[in-house]
Amino acid sequence: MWAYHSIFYQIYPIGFCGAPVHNDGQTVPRIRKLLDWTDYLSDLGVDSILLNPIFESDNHGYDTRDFRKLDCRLGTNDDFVEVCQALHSHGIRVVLDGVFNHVGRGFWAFRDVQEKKWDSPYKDWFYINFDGDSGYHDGFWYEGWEGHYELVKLNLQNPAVVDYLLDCVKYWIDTFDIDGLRLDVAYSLDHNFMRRLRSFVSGIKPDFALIGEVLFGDYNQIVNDDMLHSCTNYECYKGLFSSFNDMNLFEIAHSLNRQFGPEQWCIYRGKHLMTFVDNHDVTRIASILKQKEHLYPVYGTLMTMPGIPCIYYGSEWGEEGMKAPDNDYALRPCFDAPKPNELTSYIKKLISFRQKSDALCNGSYRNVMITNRQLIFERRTDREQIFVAINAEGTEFTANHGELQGEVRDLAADTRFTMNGQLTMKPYSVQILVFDPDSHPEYDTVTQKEAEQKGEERNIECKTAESYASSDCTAQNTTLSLADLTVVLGSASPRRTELLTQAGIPHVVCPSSCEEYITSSRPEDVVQELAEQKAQNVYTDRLASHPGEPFLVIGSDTVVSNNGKILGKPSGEEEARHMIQSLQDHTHQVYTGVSLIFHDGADTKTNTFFEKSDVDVYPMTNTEIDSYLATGEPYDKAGAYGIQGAFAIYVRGIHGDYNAIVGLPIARIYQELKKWIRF
Ligand SMILES: Cc1cn([C@H]2C[C@H](O)[C@@H](COP(=O)(O)OP(=O)(O)OP(=O)(O)O)O2)c(=O)[nH]c1=O
Repeated sequence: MWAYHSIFYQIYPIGFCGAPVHNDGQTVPRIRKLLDWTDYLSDLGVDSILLNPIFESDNHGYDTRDFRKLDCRLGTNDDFVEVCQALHSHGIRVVLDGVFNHVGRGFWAFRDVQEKKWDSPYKDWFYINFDGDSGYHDGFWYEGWEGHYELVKLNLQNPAVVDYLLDCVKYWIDTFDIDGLRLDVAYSLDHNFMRRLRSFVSGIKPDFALIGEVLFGDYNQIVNDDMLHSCTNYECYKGLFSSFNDMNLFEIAHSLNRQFGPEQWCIYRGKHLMTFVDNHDVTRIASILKQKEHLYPVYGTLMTMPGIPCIYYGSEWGEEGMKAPDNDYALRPCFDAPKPNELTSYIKKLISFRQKSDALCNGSYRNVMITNRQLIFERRTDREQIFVAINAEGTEFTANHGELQGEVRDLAADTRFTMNGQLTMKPYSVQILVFDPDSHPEYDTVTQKEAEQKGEERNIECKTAESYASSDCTAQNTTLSLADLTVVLGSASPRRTELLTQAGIPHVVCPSSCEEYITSSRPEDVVQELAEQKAQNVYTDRLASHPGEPFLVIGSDTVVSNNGKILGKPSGEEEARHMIQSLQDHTHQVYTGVSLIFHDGADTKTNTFFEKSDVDVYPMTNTEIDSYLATGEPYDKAGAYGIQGAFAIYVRGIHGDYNAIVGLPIARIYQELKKWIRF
């Protein structure tokens, strides 16, 4: 389906063309204004246009009078034929807003009922009760859409209505050669109607796209092989802006993982939902964001996450517009001409990258590293692997993560470098890092052209990246010594405190208060994810309470992995007994993740890693298990045992770091810290 690889541009024509908000009956060919915008749209790189209602209506377009006629405020059908031809000749497909749930009071069939009442052949096209009366005193009651009586609900269970609407759709395809429909309030539409529509349009134009307007709920109910190809992803719309406003990228990372993540349970894997940062119904992104600088990373995220991105006209140059309580006029303005600026150029670049990228259009989604203010995710197909690195913070950030390895090409900066476990992220930035860059010549034309324009600037960036990649990350040049900063242990575990003390690292204990949640199932990912969550939570609090002061946060988490099952702390005696029974007489693994966050008073660096140890346990009798349970040791420990306590007599051997099993790989921590701090 072409729409899955497309980038949409959405226009609300009545507003865009400056038409009166109430139908004045005057025919003015305002829709021809689109002819003046086609060059701009094709230069921007969008390849589909979504037009909100254009058919003859009472007022705003969602109150249709005539499904076969262009609204006179916009011109004639012939004008629109020309517009569609021009758009098609620029390689831009046309998708129209199909409003099938309800019509306006001026709809011809409803007027017939108003006139002839029960004698009208159209009385069953609506939900009418001749025993009542409407607020408009029609002499009968009818169902309005969600209590809006200017919108008359259509009876989509009446075959005559369905036949009529399908016939109209055929007329639009035959006359204007339209390429798809956005189904208004698809969540309210009769499912059988959507099934009929899908098989009908597939029969006359096999690649005709159907995209539903859906707010929340289970999108699978209507996005499936029998109904719609796609629907609006309001869940991620909300996640996007609120993640940046709350400086909590966990929100969008969680939504994206829930929808498209690697696990079988992730709900929309393989689906292409329409993604957006605003539209004709909601406050514009430039008005809803608390920090304008976030416009860049917000669009960077939109253009790299799974879905079909849709840009709302004017927002590509940061136009503002607040939703009013009683009307949407401010969201639907008229612009004399496009007003492209730096943001527009940035979006144009993103569009170009996305269109060339198999991974960004079709790839799987996986969270690699999440902090409150940074997110690195992977998009991947058999042909291409990309890491997208987002920094929502206004300061540079150095991410440290075991997966940040290998040669990559940063598409936006047009640089190549080798990652050695680290990545420097500029303030408010999104980096699109393509692995194995030599096998992706598709990006060469853009980068070559841009390289010529950028000249010196590019050289500087390349040098920075190269010197960064080859630099020896030891602390020789740093000025901070351990004594200059406060070490904050973000853990309530007494063993971790003991181990730090044993290593001669003075510290304060400040356990994290965040709710822990897991998005992965591999033990090494789980412990790193939880360690990061704990460390980030403590870091955020410390930064706020001790501004400008240097400090280091240590977050950690330990789990036991036994035959593929992750064991945390037991919830009670029964679970503890089960755990120990399952561990006796064989080898299991203990994983401890550590997240270090170092703030030198100005900049922040993180480093997250894990250690894995094998622990082999002797066979245990039930009496031995009972007597170990009676020690009370198991209840605050992962896997229900403490190697450092009474359980020691059952441990046949270990392979790995003993201290990591107890809760903190202190030797590795020291080695990592030496890169940042003088001891
Ligand atoms: C396997 C094993 C775990 N443990 C402990 C280490 C951890 O303290 C605990 C695992 O739980 P964690 O959730 O890692 O840590 P915690 O709850 O004690 O502290 P916080 O969440 O505040 O960081 O199990 C041992 O003490 N000995 C062992 O042999």
